[in-house]
Amino acid sequence: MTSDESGRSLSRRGLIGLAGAGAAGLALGGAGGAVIAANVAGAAASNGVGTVHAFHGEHQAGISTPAQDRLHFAVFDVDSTASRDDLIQLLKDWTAAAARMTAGEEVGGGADGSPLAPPDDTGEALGLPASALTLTFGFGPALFETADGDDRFGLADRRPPELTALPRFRGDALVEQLTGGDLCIQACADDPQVAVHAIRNLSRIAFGTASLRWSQLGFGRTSSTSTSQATPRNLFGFKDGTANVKAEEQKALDEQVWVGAEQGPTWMVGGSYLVARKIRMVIESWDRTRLEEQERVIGRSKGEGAPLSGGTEFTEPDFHTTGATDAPLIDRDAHVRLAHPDLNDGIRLLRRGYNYVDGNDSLGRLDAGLFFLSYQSSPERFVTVQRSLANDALNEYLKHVGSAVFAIPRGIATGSWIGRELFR
Ligand SMILES: C=CC1=C(C)c2cc3[nH]c(cc4nc(cc5[nH]c(cc1n2)c(C)c5CCC(=O)O)C(CCC(=O)O)=C4C)c(C)c3C=C
Ligand SMILES: [Fe+2]
Repeated sequence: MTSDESGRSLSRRGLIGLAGAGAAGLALGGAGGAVIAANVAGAAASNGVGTVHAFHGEHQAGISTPAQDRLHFAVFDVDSTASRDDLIQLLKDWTAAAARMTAGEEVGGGADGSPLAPPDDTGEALGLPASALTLTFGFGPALFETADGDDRFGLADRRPPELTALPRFRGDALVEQLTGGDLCIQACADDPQVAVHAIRNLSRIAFGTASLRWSQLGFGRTSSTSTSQATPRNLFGFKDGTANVKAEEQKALDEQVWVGAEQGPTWMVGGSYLVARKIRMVIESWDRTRLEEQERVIGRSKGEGAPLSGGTEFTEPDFHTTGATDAPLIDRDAHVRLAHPDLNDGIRLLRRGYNYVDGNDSLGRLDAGLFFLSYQSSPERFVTVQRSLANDALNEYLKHVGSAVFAIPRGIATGSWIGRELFR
């Protein structure tokens, strides 16, 4: 909710009525004016109650923009009866709806309309502000060519060579229903109702062309993607995201996260590759483990998040210094050692994961973990780090149950649609 100059509350419905999604919004003063101006001008704006992230731009929002508190991640398969034109129309329709929802507006004509037809918008976000909603779209390897070689959309020769299904990793316990998929949408927001509303409406729009394959709700971001954010904690109770690539590190983003012009293809320049891994955490075993052991496994202190080699949270870990027993202070199989760029050809990943709890299993154990999301300029970078984690002490407490990889095309220009250059 935001307010106009008279202090009146403005819901999604109120904003549309007043601004008409156009230049009229610029005439508004005060906080409401700031939000509407952002919609018109394409810049990010915050009115202190709700933040609006620009939908159009060089990069898709939801990667280097500050990680929000909530996630609804959805993976779709394109229906076997859908044509290339159907797919293009879906991407156009998704673009139009996403531009409106990220601006805090209703889908299409809103939740009202003819009593003889379902409304364009399902209605559960009426009255809620944009809540920093970002919608990030991606294409899986099978969209380009199915596993049995079907070039169903004429895209086989446009597949970036980097975009192939991930290899199997040691200890993988993947569940078929939580892997792969043709299209993904990452919806992040500071209000779960706004994120869920977005995925629900995009799924509804896809009806007849694409169907949900699997999806995941997440809460409590497990990474900071800006130095302005405090480092959050994962469900093992440790600070997560300390050494993450941050929005303020332009050089690192260019080198490690965005696809460069020399790499290509053109439609991916300014884009990235997303890896999603659903990692179940054996919470009950961890909770019975001594603090000393928990810290050894991670390689950092639980309270401060400082490396065990000394200092405070942001002190660089020292992997050489040894203790009284001549063993390094940061164990040889500690997670932060094996994941560190020093052991991985300088590779850093932009992590953007979320905690999840999907209830409990029949033995009364929490079905909980980390929905790991990382962005990198090539999936091979993730593969290198994940292979390095083969002997990670943390593995005793983890089970990787879901996995997928997607090409995240570059940002959408005003008037264009998601992945347009791919279909040229
Ligand atoms: C393949 C990549 C990674 C997976 C999978 C992964 C799982 C995972 N991580 C934690 C907890 C922590 N990870 C931390 C650091 C860290 N992790 C990775 C990569 C993967 N983690 C990287 C690249 C890094 C940064 C290493 C560095 O540069 O120092 C930390 C320490 C704090 C931090 O820097 O973020 C924690 C804690 C869990 C619980 C988990 C699986 C469930
Ligand atoms: Fe990690």
